[in-house]
Amino acid sequence: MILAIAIVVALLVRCLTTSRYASTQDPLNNQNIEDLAPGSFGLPLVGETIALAWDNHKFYRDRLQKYGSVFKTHLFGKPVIAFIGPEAFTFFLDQKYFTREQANPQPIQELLDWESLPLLDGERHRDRKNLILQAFTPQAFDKYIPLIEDVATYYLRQWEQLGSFAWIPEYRKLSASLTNALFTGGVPGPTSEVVGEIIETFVKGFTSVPINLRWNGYGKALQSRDKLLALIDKAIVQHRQQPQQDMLGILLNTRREDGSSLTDEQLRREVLHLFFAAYGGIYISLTFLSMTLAQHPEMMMLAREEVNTHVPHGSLNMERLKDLVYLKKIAYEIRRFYPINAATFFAKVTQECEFQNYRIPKGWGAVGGIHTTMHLPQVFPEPEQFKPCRFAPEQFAALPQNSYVPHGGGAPDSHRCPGEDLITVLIKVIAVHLLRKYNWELPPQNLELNCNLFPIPQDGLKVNFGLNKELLERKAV
Ligand code: HEM
Repeated sequence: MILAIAIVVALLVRCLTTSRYASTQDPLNNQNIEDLAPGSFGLPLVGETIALAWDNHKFYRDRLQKYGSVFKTHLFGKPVIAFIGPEAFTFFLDQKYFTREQANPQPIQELLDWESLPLLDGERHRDRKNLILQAFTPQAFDKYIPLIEDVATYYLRQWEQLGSFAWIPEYRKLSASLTNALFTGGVPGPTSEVVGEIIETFVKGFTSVPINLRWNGYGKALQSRDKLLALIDKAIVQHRQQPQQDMLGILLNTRREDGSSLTDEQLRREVLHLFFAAYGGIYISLTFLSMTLAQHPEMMMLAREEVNTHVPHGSLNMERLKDLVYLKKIAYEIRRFYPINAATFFAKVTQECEFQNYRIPKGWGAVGGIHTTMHLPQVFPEPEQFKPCRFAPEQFAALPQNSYVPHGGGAPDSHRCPGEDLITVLIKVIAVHLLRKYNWELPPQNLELNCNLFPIPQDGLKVNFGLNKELLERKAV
């Protein structure tokens, strides 16, 4: 509540100086709105920003129901067109009409230190993306899997001792340790968990009043950004002195065809964004993995059988993970079913265009609806059912282009998330370590998801956790 009121006040101040508003005219171009998509520009000055800040998933869901798959709105002082569903999403990805450059609200740009992949476009983006993608190949994943296994083992031992606990704070610690291991070479445990607290404060900046005071959320987020940058700078020096096989180590060695690479300035900004991009995605997908398996004992049983058949013991690698086809389907369905990202980053319309007979004026913002696109019943029948079988290879291949978009759409060197396959690997590795040895059940609690930017179960996912003694005895025989 306080956050929403504060955002309103801040936006009023900003919008009074920057935007014009009229209910019958396109606020940017002062033209008639009759040929524009349906939707509302909302309140004078603030538009519909409060509704978005209040519950960003509900925002897209409600408007899809009311106006259909293309609608106009007014966010952060600017008219915006939203695209939902495979066809509309595909149009939104057309670089002829849309750019990410200078398209996101100023606080997002400032928090990400002005220049990193989601804020670039065109040749500059493609060039940088192709370098970053060299750290997301199956060969690179083979180097990260031992790190993931070390972190998993460290926390599983702790959870075994704890017995009953809330899983989300624990998965946050695991995510902090894993991101710190991947991006700076840190070891799992308290030092990395402190880095997790810095990331949390940094991430809160994205939903804070964008006024930089030392003591408020936004000010603290900027201080956390600088702490992360200092940590990254130190890690770059250390990695140069002693090369390592983590993601930073690989990023330091990525090369263009002519042998050139990222500058240190570019690298530190990309790694800063990677902390932001990976930290939440990791703990949220693992939370939903554990919750889903506990809620669906038949899925837990099938997944356990698969693990015990193909990878009952020993270290993992990409080759061994290939056999885990059922867990792969679960990993995909988790990202379709649960409301993780409501929408893509914002884009900007570079030239007037038309979609489904609606005029889309130059200069407007644009955004692709992610979760709503994956809940259209005409594409994913019974969308509110958790069904891993939708991702059988032949069914997956038959989906229309840009209908499964938890990580955005388009080609790998577009703005599609490079972490997509890494998250599948991570879910498989953690699931193997959980299912080989442990049992867990959820005591009575509120499992409804809250209205956070990335919604999570309200009670923090309380769990009773322990060794699966029966299974271990059978394995020992
Ligand atoms: C469940 C986990 C994750 C989800 C759902 C997710 C989703 C997304 C989405 C929706 C975007 C924006 C796409 C767009 O604006 O069109 C994105 C961008 C990005 N993500 Fe992820 N992500 C996840 C995990 C990760 C991880 C683990 C990493 C890295 C280790 C990562 C790195 C990035 C990067 C670098 C971008 C910017 C890409 C660009 O603009 O070219 N993400 N992600």
